[in-house]
Amino acid sequence: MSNISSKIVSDFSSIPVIKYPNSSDEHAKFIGSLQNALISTGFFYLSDAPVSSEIISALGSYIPKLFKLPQEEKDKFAMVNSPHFLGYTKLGSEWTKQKVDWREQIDIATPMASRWNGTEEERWMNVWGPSQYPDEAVLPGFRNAIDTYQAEVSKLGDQLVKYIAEALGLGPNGLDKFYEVKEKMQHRGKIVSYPVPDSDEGERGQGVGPHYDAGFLTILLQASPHPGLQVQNLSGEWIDATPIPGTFVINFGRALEFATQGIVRATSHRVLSPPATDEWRKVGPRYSVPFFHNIDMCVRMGDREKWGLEFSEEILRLRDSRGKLANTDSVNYSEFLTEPSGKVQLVGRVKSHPDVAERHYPEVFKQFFPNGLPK
Ligand SMILES: O=C(O)CCC(=O)C(=O)O
Ligand SMILES: [Fe+2]
Repeated sequence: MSNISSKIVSDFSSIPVIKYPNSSDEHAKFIGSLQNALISTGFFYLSDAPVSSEIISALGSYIPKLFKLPQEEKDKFAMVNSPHFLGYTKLGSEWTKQKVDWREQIDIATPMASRWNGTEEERWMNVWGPSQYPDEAVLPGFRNAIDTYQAEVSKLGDQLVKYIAEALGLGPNGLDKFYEVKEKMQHRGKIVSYPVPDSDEGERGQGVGPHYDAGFLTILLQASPHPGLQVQNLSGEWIDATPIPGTFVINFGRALEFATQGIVRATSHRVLSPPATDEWRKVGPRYSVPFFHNIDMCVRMGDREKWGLEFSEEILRLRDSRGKLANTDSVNYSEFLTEPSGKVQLVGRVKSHPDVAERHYPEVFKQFFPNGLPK
């Protein structure tokens, strides 16, 4: 009985908005609110972040044009041609929990050359590598707009990691160990379009199915006014994360949850297709730009002793009073404990993009899809 009531008290029905700190007074308040978001919701809106609105609107103005490129131009930088799982994915070829996601997207990562040494054993390192872009002549300036945006958001992520460490009582450099080898880190992002379906057959379709993000933190720009993003609370209810202009949505991934002994919540989330109405059809597709701020690809989350993160009694008490998660049906990352983070990423990519995996990682593909490509 007491169990149940404590669960209800610590559960959430809305997602907090937290202002990025610009003074020492604001800093203390920010750290307190961040601590609550880390432990209780796993999601928050960040306002006043130090990413210029010019950079955001420069990128925003390209998004409709990007998806309106002729199909043959988009196919020229298709993800199936990239062992790094970077590039264009057409509608209907991405999967979450064996169900097709209804979105079209371009995966782009921060600049990096492949570090794979050519051996079979280290093939997973080939998940890292250069992005593919549309031809500069068909979309002049786009490459610069997305690269500039990602560089800025990447810096914001670096700063947030310091604040997160502080909010967990580890001091600002308390999580630096996960970023030891800068050359072995690549942050990944994408630009996504969720079309308004022709009809919704009674219930809204799967834009992207329930899942956890894998890394430390995700910085999401909701680049259009559509509803659709939903976040699962402790009781398993889906809470709307409606776009708030001038904010980013920040959420935490499985790696940070493991690293912090479950203090930080990786929260399950999904996106519903836009409502199939004429009103939304006039507005057009829903657009979003997630950015996954990663850790070093060679880090093994299972090496907990090595990380030696010590948390105060108070922080552990806050975790325990939050209560445990209801079982969710989100994608799990059970490989986390034993494999390097880069390999965990590969497994995630293989499950989501089986066509790319079949071509570039045939052995891993067979392991997860013994009966061939899903239909
Ligand atoms: O499009 C969104 O708002 C969120 C997408 C998402 O959760 C993801 O791609 O991991
Ligand atoms: Fe996500």
